[in-house]
Amino acid sequence: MTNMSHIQSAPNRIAVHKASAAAEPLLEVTGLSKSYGRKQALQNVSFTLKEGSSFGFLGPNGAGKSTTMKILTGVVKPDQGSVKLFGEEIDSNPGAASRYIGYVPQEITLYERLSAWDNLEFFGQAYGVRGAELRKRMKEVLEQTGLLDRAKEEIRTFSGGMKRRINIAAALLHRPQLLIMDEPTVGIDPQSRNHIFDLIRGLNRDGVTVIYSTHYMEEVEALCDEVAIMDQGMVKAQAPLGELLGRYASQAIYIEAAGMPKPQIAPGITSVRKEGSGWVLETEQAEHMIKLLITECSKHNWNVKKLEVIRPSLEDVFLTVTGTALRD
Ligand SMILES: Nc1ncnc2c1ncn2[C@@H]1O[C@H](COP(=O)(O)OP(=O)(O)OP(=O)(O)O)[C@@H](O)[C@H]1O
Repeated sequence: MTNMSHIQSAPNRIAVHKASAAAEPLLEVTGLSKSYGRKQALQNVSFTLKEGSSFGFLGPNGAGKSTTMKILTGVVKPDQGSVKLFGEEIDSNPGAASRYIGYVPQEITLYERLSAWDNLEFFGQAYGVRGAELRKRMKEVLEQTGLLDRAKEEIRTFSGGMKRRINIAAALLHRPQLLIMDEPTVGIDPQSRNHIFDLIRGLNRDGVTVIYSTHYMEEVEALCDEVAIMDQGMVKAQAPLGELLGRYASQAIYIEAAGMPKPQIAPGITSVRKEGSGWVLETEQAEHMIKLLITECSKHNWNVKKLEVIRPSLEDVFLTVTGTALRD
């Protein structure tokens, strides 16, 4: 029954020792490999997740993000490797982790002919939330997702974005400490996207750790403090966002000036390339270079039309780390 995948996805409970949380990473993933027939979806995937972080899993379609998320939530078994939650192997205790993990799969898993309220009641009970606590949580998650006023309406009358928000609400009923979301904004309206972003930021502020899988770089830049870059079944890099930008992408200056010839590579400039009617100069000393360029332009009477600093972006990081642009 496909609608059950929320529940099937979450491993059963294990005794997770919260006391060890300070010493252990929340999640430690080591050497995951997975093949579907001859297709190797994952090759030796490893990463760690700190409690309280907002972790972006960035990669193109087919990179292996969903397979990784499904392994973390117990839907798919890896061929090799381990997943530890607070230092404890999830696999060794098949009861586990559902208390800690909320999973929002890529596919919408709701009953179309039931109301939002009835869907939430169903999923809440399946997660073991009951009675007055369940009713309280249903109201809270409907408020959090901005859909309290639509609670009694059937899901089939909802837009794709609203369905997605109810899907997220269902994964929150049991107050998970780790929320895993697999491409939650694909194909939805901007209003729902904003609701989802606000929700994630709010949850994160309240201490919920979030894993957010996406192929949209701007979403990772807007939401995440830690990033894993995934391509062709491998994690190519993992670091805090600022560190990745500093390590794999350099600052640059764009200059467009009438009469200006190609700038020479000089100390402080690592590369020069043509872009449109101007030049892009990669440099670690943007301020200093801007002053030099202004002096040179005024000395030679090159009329400056545009001069700006280009911030390093995840796009540059992705290109450096994988050798390809992030394609849709
Ligand atoms: N059940 C399956 N059977 C066969 N191949 C699969 C299966 N699930 C995934 N794959 C393949 O494994 C690779 C990784 O897929 P996965 O869904 O994990 O990637 P993804 O990064 O989540 O991409 P997408 O956003 O398209 O889901 C792809 O080549 C995909 O076609």
